[in-house]
Amino acid sequence: MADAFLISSPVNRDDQFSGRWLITSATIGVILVGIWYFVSRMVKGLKSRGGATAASSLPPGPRGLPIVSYIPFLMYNGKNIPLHRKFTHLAAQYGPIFKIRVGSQLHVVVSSPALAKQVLRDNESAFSSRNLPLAIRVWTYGGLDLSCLPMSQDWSFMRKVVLRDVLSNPSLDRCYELRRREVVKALRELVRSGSRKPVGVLELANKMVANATMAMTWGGRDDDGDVDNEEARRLCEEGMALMEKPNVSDVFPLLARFDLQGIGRRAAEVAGRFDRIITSMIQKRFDGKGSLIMERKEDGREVKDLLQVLLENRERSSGAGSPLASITQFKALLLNITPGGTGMVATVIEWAMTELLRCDRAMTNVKRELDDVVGLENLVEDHHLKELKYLDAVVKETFRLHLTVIQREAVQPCSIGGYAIPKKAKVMVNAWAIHRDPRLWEEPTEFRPERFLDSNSDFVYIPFGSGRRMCVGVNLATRLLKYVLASLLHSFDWKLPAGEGGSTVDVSDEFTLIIKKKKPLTIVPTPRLSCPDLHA
Ligand code: HEM
Repeated sequence: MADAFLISSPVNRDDQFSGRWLITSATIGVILVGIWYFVSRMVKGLKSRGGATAASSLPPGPRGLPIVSYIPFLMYNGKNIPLHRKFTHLAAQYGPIFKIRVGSQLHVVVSSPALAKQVLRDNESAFSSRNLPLAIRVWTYGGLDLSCLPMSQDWSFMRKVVLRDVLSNPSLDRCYELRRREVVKALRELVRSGSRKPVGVLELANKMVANATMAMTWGGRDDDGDVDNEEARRLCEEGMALMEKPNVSDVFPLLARFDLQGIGRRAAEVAGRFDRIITSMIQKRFDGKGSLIMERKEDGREVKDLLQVLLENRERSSGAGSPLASITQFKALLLNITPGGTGMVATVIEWAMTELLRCDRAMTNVKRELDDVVGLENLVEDHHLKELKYLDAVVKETFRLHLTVIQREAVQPCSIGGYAIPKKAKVMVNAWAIHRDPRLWEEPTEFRPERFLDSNSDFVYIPFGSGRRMCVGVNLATRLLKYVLASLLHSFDWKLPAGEGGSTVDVSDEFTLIIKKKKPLTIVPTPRLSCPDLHA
């Protein structure tokens, strides 16, 4: 009865309708909230696992200003903090993956081994390109060298030629005599210039490494005196300085055609002069002038420079559609060897000397090892390097502390750490931060070569990058670096100028293309070998 009454009453019918409506809405609401909760949990789970989903949100990051984006905060950040340190501070705030806008470009910075692996290895095809400064592209005939070319058949062919033939261990053995001559010549000049005079370590190392590299590259002919190596070295240094300069054209590509700072024009001038040097050298080889020094006088071992190796390879493969058939492409590849890593190797030598001067224990250990393995009556030779385990650890520890930010560009959209990385984004792996992360390294800011005597750390340690675009110069760089550093440490005792103590050595740094010492290291050498005539 009561029910019939309720049904027949219009007022009660409305009440009943609104009651049902409420129940239905509440049910739909609960279902929607449930779906939202389920989906958000799922996305969160995938993000935390770093799953490669089709993520839709960009990484977090600081906001910039209209048009000028984040540039003012990077350039004028109050304390003039260099870029690699600024990135490390931002990672502490936003996490191991964050984004910033620099001009019209999106930059994504990653600072953990897991994310570095996702960029450099797991998704290496997506991050296979580099967006390098305009001055580098000008210097490399419009981006024809190995570091600029996108991953392609030509790139893969040339990389194989370099790794298998040109910079392989047997090839570096064959040009040892050429680099040795330059290193011994520099040591001799230093002995003759008299001790107790302060020497700029970077300048000295640059000269030794550049002369040794040029000798290895094209010094294997008896008419190599025709080539003005001093001019070639100066041009490489000028070229490097232009590549390191911040350029508006790089951050606002639309303005590139105006070349507002004139960097492109100056790079073209310097590259043009350097091109004339290498063209004339290659021409001489084609003309067959001068004879190749094919034997070491002392033991009859074969000597062959890298240009010769490259030319022989070109001749062998020219019928097979080799990209090296193009003389411009050939010269671009030659550039990878010549100025390629010279500056980088010299910079690491300066950092190693700096750290050794600040750490008596490491300096004593490295000298003791040199005395045991090489002896005071001998000069360091290439064959000693394998036995110099502590020196090897010193070099590795220097790489750990003072390198580097690895740059790649996304050639297709991808997801990293659960975030969307759009095509054309510039992705930077802050290896400097990974190499100093207290969760990965004990006493991370301490110079302790001993940590490398018995350890092997995969993505925790990446001074030469990783994957198919990893540095092709690893062999040459490490052999030359150890040879020059060991020779300097073995032939001389190095002291700070009067009044300066080890703990006062300045270690402030700056970010250019590489991480450099802000204040050059100047120290005083004293010859220490029992017979200084060894350098004669
Ligand atoms: C201390 C010395 C050096 C260091 C620390 C160093 C480091 C690096 C790094 C981090 C990369 C990027 C790798 C990546 O993207 O995963 C690279 C690429 C490269 N390096 Fe080095 N490098 C050094 C010396 C050299 C030398 C001496 C040469 C030449 C003989 C050289 C030639 C190259 C080339 C051609 C590439 C580009 C490879 C490609 O994209 O396929 N490097 N290097």
